[in-house]
Amino acid sequence: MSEQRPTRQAHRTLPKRKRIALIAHDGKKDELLEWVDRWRNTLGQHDLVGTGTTARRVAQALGLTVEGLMSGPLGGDQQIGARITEQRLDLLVFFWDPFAPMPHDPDVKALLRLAALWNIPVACNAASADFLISSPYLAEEYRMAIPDAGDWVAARTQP
Ligand SMILES: O=C(CO)COP(=O)(O)O
Repeated sequence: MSEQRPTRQAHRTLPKRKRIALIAHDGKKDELLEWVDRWRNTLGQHDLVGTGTTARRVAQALGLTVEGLMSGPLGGDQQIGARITEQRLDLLVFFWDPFAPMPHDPDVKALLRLAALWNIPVACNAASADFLISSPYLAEEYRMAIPDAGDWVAARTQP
């Protein structure tokens, strides 16, 4: 049973204009702001969304439009995870803090699990975010394999 997993026969095409999530733990927010500032023109050509505090700080400091969801500890990480599951998010930039104890660690794990599951490009620090944002795929459509959800349910409901 534990070996059961969905096939990866479905596909999804990421649009040219990406939906990018920005999240940073408190100890990493300044680093994220610096990173966003460096890539401000590029990021301005995409749709940005973030957990509550991160989104507001990016919007206030840099004047970018960022859709603010709930703050992470109040459910924002899970909202981002839901968007991934619904194929409504294309990239995740999440500067999580390896030094901070995470009071809502299960939310963080759940979000990273969904990103891995749905084949979402993820950056967890400035260097990986540099690579991700400078990829030629950023401004192009990108076709990728994703789990076949229909197949998964069908296999589990066979009489
Ligand atoms: O907690 C977070 C990520 O796990 C981030 O939430 P905030 O952006 O509201 O600080």
